[in-house]
Amino acid sequence: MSLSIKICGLKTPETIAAAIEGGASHVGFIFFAKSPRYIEPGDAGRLRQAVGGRAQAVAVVVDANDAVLDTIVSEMKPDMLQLHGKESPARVAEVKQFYGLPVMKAFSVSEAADLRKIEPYFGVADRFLFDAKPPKGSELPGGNGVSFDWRLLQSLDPKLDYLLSGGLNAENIGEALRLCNPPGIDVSSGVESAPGVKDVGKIRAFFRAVEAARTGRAA
Ligand SMILES: O=C(O)c1ccccc1NCC(=O)[C@H](O)[C@H](O)COP(=O)(O)O
Repeated sequence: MSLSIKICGLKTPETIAAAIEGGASHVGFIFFAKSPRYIEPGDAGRLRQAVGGRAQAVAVVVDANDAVLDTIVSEMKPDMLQLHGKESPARVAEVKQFYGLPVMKAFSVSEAADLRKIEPYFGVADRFLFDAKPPKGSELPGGNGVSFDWRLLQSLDPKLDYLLSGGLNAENIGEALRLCNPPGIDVSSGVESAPGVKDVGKIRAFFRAVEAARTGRAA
């Protein structure tokens, strides 16, 4: 089965090119004002055009209202929406129906009980994304570069479509894939040289590490 790979928080043509050349299935754009990865919808729209159909362009939002979503959808034209806040199942259904776009719902995980919170979203969200809980004091619901215990995902239905996220990087992705064999993975700060600054070399190293883990060859 092919592994979905999302590189999130992209802001430049060079790093988008590195993500696509490496084999990213998804590229993510962050619309959360406090994030160092924040991008204006119009800028994301221009970058998204350069992506063409080579990867799915994902708009990441946090409890966004209709006006914010209208602007993002009309200016960026995403292929998918990632709802990374406390959006209810009803809100996910409403957004999905109104924009006619697939929705990935993010959940923060630190214990087994957190995984049961996805149940009301079955049949509503198209995919799930499991991220770590933000560290105390962080203003960001995602992009914190912290991991959770990946073994928690071993109890999930093998047919569940999700991305493993949170603190992944070229050094630990092999272990993450081995431990929970996820259908998809997502990385942001693990391929950065500073908060919000993606690094082409780190993006390439991440893909090499994924390939090495999947083929058993050295990275
Ligand atoms: O990345 C952000 O700054 C961000 C801000 C607000 C909501 C979500 C955000 N990121 C969402 C993602 O999908 C990240 O890739 C995910 O949280 C993993 O980040 P990291 O642990 O840095 O790899």
